[in-house]
Amino acid sequence: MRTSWADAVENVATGSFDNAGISGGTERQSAPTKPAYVPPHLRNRTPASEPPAPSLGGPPSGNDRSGYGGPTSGSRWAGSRPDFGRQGYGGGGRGGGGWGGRGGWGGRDREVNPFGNDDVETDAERVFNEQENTGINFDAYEDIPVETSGDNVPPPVNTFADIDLGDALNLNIRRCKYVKPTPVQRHAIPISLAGRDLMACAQTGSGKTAAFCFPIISGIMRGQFPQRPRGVRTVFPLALILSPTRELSMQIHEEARKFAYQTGVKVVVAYGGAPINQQLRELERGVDILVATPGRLVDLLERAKVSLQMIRYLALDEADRMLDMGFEPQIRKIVEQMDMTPRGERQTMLFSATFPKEIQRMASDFLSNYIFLAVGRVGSSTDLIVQRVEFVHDSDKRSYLMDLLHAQKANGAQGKQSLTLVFVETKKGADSLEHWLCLNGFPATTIHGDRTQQERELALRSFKSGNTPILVATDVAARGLDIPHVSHVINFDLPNDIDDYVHRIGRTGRAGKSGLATAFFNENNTSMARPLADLMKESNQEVPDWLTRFASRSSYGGKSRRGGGRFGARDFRRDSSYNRSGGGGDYYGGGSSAGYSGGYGGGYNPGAASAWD
Ligand SMILES: Nc1ncnc2c1ncn2[C@@H]1O[C@H](COP(=O)(O)OP(=O)(O)OP(=O)(O)O)[C@@H](O)[C@H]1O
Repeated sequence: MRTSWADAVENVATGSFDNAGISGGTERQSAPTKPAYVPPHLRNRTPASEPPAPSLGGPPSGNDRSGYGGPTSGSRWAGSRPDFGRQGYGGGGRGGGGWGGRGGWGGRDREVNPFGNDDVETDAERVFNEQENTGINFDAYEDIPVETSGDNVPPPVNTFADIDLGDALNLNIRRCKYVKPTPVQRHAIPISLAGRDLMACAQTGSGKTAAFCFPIISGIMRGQFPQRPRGVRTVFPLALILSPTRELSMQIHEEARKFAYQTGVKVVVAYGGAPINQQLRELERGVDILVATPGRLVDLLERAKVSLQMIRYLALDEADRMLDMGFEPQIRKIVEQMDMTPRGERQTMLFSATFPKEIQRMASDFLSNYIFLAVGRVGSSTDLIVQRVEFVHDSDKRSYLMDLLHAQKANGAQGKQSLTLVFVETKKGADSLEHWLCLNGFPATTIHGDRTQQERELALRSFKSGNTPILVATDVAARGLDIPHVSHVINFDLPNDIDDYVHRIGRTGRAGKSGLATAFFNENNTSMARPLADLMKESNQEVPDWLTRFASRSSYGGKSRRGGGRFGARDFRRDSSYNRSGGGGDYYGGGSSAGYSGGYGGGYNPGAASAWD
């Protein structure tokens, strides 16, 4: 049986903890003493050689992006500080020099502690100690198949201590209680730190956010960037992270702020539906990493409020969604038609749990000599999610749902610790089901594209807090959202695309927790029968006989975007058609997936040492 990386997290409770991740190296060091401010010209030296220096408490420079700790002269742009383009982050930087006497956040703006704890150092120590006692056992993840292709693939690491991310970032990793990197992090972080472009595919809930955030933050912390233009009301971020929904952008921003806390790297978010002026004010205070939805970013670019000419890192989360029909024109505009640093000069990282081949092909336009990484089969779901399919006619769906909810209630699976996410096809359907649930004594709320942003955020908060433990949603909530305690995902209406199903059910069974996914299937979903049965089989789920019969009758694919090949399971550059058509100019033919048996459903060959690790 294939094992998901998340399987072993279950073993937290068992105490079978391998503390290799925190033994030795930077992760084992004693609690940090408060470091002194590190002047930029000394930032590339080892911490031990860094002398203390006076704090940068100077007044804001007074220019349009002032306030982030310019030198005491008052002008952030004066002098030849190599990182001066970082819009005023005087302090921080590498080597843990993040919080001692920093001018930047200590001036007009104070960096809010995203961990919600004032006594952060004490807290960090406590967290670190807690981890030593209750750490996560990742050993059972070791047999998850990993495919990499591309030339000169940097080897994976086993612990965070194996990678030199910098003390300040390492401290935040411990604050986040991450003891050991997940498989996608083990592989993706060294690839990105080596400066390589990356197309990475890993299961939902497997830690992709950190996999792209850590190298970006670390790179900015220690990078030497040219001075950013001054005296204009345009901001010049160094990194751009794009995601398809507002809520996901907000979530990535929250995560990235935690990772970047006291590193001197400033993260700002911009998304639609919220007042643009507030976002502009935030941007003008300085930005290193901009997290954005495409629509709002295009708006900011057209108003010349943001320039992409200094971008060194570009990350597309849910990259396949970003490049499908809905978003592709906007993404092309942002990446190819504005002033974005060209590929090859920036580092581009694409992440998703699903990557249909035609999307991979399109994505390769944005990448240069990239490495393809697949942790688990592309588009697969984690084994931790128990998947059930019920045959339910449309007219019976509500009573079936009621049965499920009553059964849950009877089992005590309700409230804050046990949230239920119900996916429906239409916005109207969402409103009507929510109303009906409330009438029937099940507190519910809804999130979909017809609600105002305020209503959407309120709904999400109310769901997360358990005030309304049922959330009825359209696909706007299908991707990326990391909501603790979602124990049941119900596909009241199945999507038309198996990839959407994978993302929807992936809202449960995250980071080692188990989850349940129930789908209502009927004749209207015939095109989904085969991909669904295949996916379930692959994740070691019981496939009902009636679904197998539907599957054998239906032609493969339906509206699936997998391009006919079963689960588009690998780097599209390995396709003979790609090589024949001469489209492989960007592919250097290397690779470590020699175990590929080729052909339809060509599979993992765990026995081939060169293929998987
Ligand atoms: N090394 C780690 N140790 C423990 N927990 C981790 C680690 N890395 C990430 N996590 C946690 O795992 C959860 C899932 O991570 P994340 O949201 O990045 O998943 P994802 O792969 O992006 O999922 P999706 O495909 O649904 O977007 C988060 O709560 C995150 O804090």
